[in-house]
Amino acid sequence: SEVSGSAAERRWTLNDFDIGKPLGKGKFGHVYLAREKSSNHIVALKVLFKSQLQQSQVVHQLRREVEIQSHLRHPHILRLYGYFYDQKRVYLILEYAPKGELYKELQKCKYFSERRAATYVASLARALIYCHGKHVIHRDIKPENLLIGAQGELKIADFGWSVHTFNRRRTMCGTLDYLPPEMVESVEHDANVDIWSLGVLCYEFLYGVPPFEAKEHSDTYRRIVQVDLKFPPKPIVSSAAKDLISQMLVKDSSQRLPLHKLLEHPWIVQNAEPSGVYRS
Ligand SMILES: CC(C)NC(=O)[C@H]1CCC[C@H]1Nc1nc(Nc2ccc(C(=O)N(C)C3CCN(C)CC3)cc2)ncc1C(F)(F)F
Repeated sequence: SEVSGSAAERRWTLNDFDIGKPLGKGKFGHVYLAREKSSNHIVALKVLFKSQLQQSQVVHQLRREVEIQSHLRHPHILRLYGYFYDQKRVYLILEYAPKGELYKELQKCKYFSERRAATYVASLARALIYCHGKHVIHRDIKPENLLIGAQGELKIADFGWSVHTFNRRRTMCGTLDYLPPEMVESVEHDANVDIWSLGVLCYEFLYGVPPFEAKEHSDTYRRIVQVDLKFPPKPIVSSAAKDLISQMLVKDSSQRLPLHKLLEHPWIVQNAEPSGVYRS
């Protein structure tokens, strides 16, 4: 039974939930296992302190996150069922992902098999095709923002950096003619940013480290803008996988492999579980 309705429909309060064990600490507060009393539905309750949100000036970002995520329905996107607030805190009622955080799993395994990596990348590509179809760009695809569902399937969470590109076009109000280059430039960053990030994620799944890692931020920045992509000799990775990554990590965003073409790439076709569920 569903924790009913979208973000706005129902007035939730803390009394509607039995609070369980802490699941961990998010950026702006703790996350608890919780059960909605009338439906017995298990959820994750993310508690955010208003003071911290105001201090960090992320209130508008949180509003956008709730607005966007509460309207998305996809097996590989974590549901946001609703929210409520009291004097000091904002509470997000989120889908509980029983198998926890992907980045911890990647740390434990060091790197994933090609089958596991391809299965995850294909499921994320399908989720991003769905988002882009709704003019939503995630903009923050990375291991820390991925959770693992009951069947071992990936769930994209944390839409804090996502944008609804329609808004940007609306704020551009029609003509670009009067905009300075830097604003026209920022309009350029489109849904293809998620293809780049998915390519970085695929590399990190296979090698255990991101492709442009460096000691200093300035060195990482340089390696990214120069697309200084190198494949280490170990662990051994198939040339098909390297080919896919090389087609995603392309500087010119319009030349990156489109997500629907990714799903037809030989490495994905030969390695990804069709269901999106990887069983070790
Ligand atoms: C995407 C976002 C950036 N990340 C987050 O929000 C993080 C911040 C803290 C928790 C997580 N948020 C969520 N976590 C879950 N499930 C979950 C998490 C951790 C464990 C786990 O390994 N333990 C409890 C272990 C059990 C064993 N002991 C030893 C360590 C903790 C098991 C299940 N479902 C929904 C959420 C959500 F997102 F809805 F809030």
